[in-house]
Amino acid sequence: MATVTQPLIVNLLVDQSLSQRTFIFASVIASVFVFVQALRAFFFPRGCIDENGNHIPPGPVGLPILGSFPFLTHYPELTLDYWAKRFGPLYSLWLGNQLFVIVSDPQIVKDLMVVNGSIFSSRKEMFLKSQIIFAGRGITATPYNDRWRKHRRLATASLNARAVDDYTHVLDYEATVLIKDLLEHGKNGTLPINPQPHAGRCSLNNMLTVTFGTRTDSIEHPLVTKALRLSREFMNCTGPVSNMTDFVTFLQYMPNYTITRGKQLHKDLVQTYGGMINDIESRMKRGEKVPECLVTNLLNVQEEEGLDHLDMAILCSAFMIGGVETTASIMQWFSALIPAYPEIQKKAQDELDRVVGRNRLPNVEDEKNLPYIHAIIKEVERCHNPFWLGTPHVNTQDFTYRGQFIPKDTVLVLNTYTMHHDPHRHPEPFRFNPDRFIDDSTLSSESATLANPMERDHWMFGVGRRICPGMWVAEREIFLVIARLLWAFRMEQTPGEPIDLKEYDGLSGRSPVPFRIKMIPRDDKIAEVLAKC
Ligand code: HEM
Repeated sequence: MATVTQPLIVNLLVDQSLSQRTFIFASVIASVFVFVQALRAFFFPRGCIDENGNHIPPGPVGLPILGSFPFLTHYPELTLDYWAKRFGPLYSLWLGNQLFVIVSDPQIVKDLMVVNGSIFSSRKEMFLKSQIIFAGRGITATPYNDRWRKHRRLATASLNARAVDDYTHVLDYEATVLIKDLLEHGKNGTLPINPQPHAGRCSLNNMLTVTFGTRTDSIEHPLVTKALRLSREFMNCTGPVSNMTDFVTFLQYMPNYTITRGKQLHKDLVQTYGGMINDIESRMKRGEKVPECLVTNLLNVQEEEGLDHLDMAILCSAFMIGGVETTASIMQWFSALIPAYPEIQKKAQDELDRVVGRNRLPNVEDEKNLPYIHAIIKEVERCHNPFWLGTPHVNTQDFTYRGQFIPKDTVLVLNTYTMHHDPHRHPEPFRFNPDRFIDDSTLSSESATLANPMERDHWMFGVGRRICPGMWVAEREIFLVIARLLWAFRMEQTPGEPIDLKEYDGLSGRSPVPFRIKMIPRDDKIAEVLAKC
């Protein structure tokens, strides 16, 4: 029993169980923190001068403690776009105690993230994404250090242009399987169909083959549901501005649902993908022949590279997360958009019939001769980037750019929404118009290296030293699927079911809300050609 001389807090702590005591203690600390922050915000409102008197880029003032967080919870890209118009192409905002700089102009992006790539290529070790879910491993969330360099080198070995050439037959096969699936599930065009899960399985199978040398044989395979659920959960937990726990330190010490979800996701990823690694390792030890894949490569160099099991499980998870929802999302956006544009379909199909004919499926060698298909893909990617805010970079040194001070450890967001809708670069930016890319024969991976950043097609794959290493496989996969969909089907809206082009309000990855379309085989040749594949 506590004595009357003890302060109230001690009385409370003595009478409670350990977890209650932890909670009360955390609440008291939190209240003190909130009070101090409120005082600080009152006396030193956040503006365009930091606490040391440096001129940081201008931006919204935000609320005490939370900063601009309450304005960024739904479709944050729209708010960031609105502020870009108000504060200019380089502006700042605060989320909790973290300074963000939002970059919305291609030249500034190049000056900072490419020319000064040695400074602007790190990542913030976000509490939820980096520390809880990825446990400080992997490639996506790792700061710019030797661990990242090693993981990037290992990932690139499976994803660079030459590696992709070696497994293009896999991408080709999965694109054909997708067409067959859609034909079968849509009962030869007589039933409306939602192509989204089929596109999801196609992307999943590609990444399963690249990573684990395996695939699923139907949409009902349990791994399809599981893997797609894990990627979706990751997207929902980890958008760049999506959860306050990352930026308000005291929340990290309080029991909350976000942390529970993050821990569960970490466990699920390690169980699922770590379990698949164990399985491959056992098979290799038994002397079984295992198809060459990321995991066999990692196991072969495990000792020499000093990789532990968690390193490998998280690197594989990064492949399964980064490489599935993303490419699937572009295929899904294409399928949601195209039924509304019969004239674009017709023009694309005329091009395909002229270049490929009706006796075979289009393949990767045809791409250079199909400028209109190429332009459609770029335009889908411009209009519906799955990651409007990309994965933010962090600078490892103080930097002054055009008189604006960007302190070390600032989080830099590539504002692709504003850049993709810049009317000077893309006139009538809200119109779906593939013709705007008709003279652009570059692959997006090539366009990313153009000297003039104003000429870059789009910013979907990010920029600089952290640019997406999966862009070669992604581009090839997307081309094969979209070219074949156009070659095989006339895609129409289902009568009475208008397609809602609203983006799914995921916190990070964006895909269309569910829809159904009719995928009508263009002629009898399709079944004949598919039967031979
Ligand atoms: C349409 C498809 C894809 C899109 C839109 C996309 C987008 C992105 C973006 C925006 C980044 C951050 C770049 C930056 O920091 O500037 C990124 C990084 C990454 N992507 Fe992709 N990606 C796609 C496909 C893939 C595929 C197929 C893989 C295959 C494994 C992949 C693996 C990765 C990895 C490992 C990183 C982290 C790179 C690093 O931090 O060094 N992505 N991706």
